Amino acid sequence: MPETFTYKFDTPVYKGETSFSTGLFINGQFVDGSNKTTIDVINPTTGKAVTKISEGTPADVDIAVKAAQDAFDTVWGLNAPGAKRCALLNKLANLMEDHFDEFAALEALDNGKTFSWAQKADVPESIACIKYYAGWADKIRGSTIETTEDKLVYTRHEPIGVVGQIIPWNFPLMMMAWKIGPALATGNTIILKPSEFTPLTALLMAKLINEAGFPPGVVNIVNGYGNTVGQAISEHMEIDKVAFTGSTLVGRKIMEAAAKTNLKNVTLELGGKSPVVIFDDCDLEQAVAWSSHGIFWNHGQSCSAGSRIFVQEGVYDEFLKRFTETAQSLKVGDPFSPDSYQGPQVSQIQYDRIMGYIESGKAQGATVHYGGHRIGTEGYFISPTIFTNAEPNMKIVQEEIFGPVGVVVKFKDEVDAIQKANDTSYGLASAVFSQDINRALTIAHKLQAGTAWVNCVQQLHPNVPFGGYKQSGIGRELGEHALNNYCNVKAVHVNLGHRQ
Ligand SMILES: NC(=O)C1=CN([C@@H]2O[C@H](COP(=O)(O)OP(=O)(O)OC[C@H]3O[C@@H](n4cnc5c(N)ncnc54)[C@H](O)[C@@H]3O)[C@@H](O)[C@H]2O)C=CC1
Ligand code: BAL
Repeated sequence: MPETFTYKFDTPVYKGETSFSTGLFINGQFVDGSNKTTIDVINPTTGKAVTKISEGTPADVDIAVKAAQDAFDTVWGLNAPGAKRCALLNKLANLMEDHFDEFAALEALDNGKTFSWAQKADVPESIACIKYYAGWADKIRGSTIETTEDKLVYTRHEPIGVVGQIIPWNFPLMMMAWKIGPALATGNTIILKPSEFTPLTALLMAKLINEAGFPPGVVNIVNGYGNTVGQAISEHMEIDKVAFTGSTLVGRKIMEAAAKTNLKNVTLELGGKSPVVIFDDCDLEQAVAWSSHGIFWNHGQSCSAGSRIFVQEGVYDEFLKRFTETAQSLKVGDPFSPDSYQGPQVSQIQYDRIMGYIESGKAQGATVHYGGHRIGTEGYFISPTIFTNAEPNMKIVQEEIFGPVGVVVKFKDEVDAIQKANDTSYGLASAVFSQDINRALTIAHKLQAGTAWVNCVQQLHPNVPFGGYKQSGIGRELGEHALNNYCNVKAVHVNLGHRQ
């Protein structure tokens, strides 16, 4: 039997208790992994383990797929009317609301993000996402298509079946909501693998999924590592679709695994190196505030972080001065402290990776204008960091750092700005700051990215599609678009009298 994780939070911002099983969640039951091994869950604030979770294996993926297929064939899929799927999703959202602060506290403990930002963003946006897709569950529809008078043709949007979902550690609850919301609304059953670094909120969700009354097998959660459980999902012959959020490197592996096995449908939400373009005619105070949020929010661990900041010559010096002052003012510390803006990076691996990028920037000749160092002696804290004097071919300009590290670069005019901003293999998000709406929209349209923010950064909404151009991904999450990721479209031709 897997252990129960019980934890008392006694912090300045939250006092309360949480309790849930640390097992795999298969067919509505919490179970040990087939090898009976476990994975330590590390608190990034201290670097110490807070609990262990059961480790899944490819054999456990097989068991979960069987449960998901049985549920799809009997109680879910075409057997569960939209109104039922809607009611269950709404029930789940209500239960999430009942556990609102507990979710925020778990994210802070497990990921290191601040409790206050988890309260402001992760938890409410996850609940909003589940509610949004609850609203779609009874509105999935095809259309009739005009052909000839002796034929009736219509389409049906049918669930794909058993879908695999592999999620990362930067927004553990939110990425789960983005994945399960549209998949359940359209009637699919799920095998979800949380990140091995941040499994706790997914396990609390499992408990609530049972409480909400979802039939066993509709949602299955197999904890584990990427190269075992993640790979088994990508290669599985009975999984017809896989949705992934994470690195471009792993995105490629998943596509390759799908191509080599059953050609499963693949959607990918991958990395980014998003440009923020600031013109002389911007509202400078706002441009500074948003740019700071764009790169330093969530400790820079966001695929849409505005990590390349291009500033026009006339305002460059003043922008850099104010941007640096803002970075200096950000309190880095305990995620449960009421005034912390930034907590630790998620893991030792991420800490080392980010510090490696900072060293490479220095070695390649860029200037650390601010920060660039560790904070404290325990946990994985890194100072907000600003690089200047960076050249386009440097690693810190080209590669996703996924940490609180921004590069500020000067540009001359619109042509120069667009050339520099689009000089990347990524294309997830972008932003432009100008008080001239014609200029702002012209630039927004020329930026090669799935999202263009005008006079803001890092805005996400469940109703609005999100996804990448170029090597930032395939497909769109959120909004009505995400429903298409989880439906097969069937065309039905009905003969009304046409004779051979
Ligand atoms: N787009 C995004 O939101 C994210 C991007 N990243 C990027 O990836 C970099 C590395 O972070 P990682 O944690 O190593 O990301 P990752 O891409 O390795 O991990 C994301 C998920 O994929 C799983 N995974 C790993 N290898 C797999 C495989 N062979 N087959 C199937 N699933 C697999 C992991 O277990 C995790 O659940 C970050 O520095 C950042 O640049 C990381 C997390 C989220
Ligand atoms: N990957 C989802 C949103 C973000 O990282 O910005």
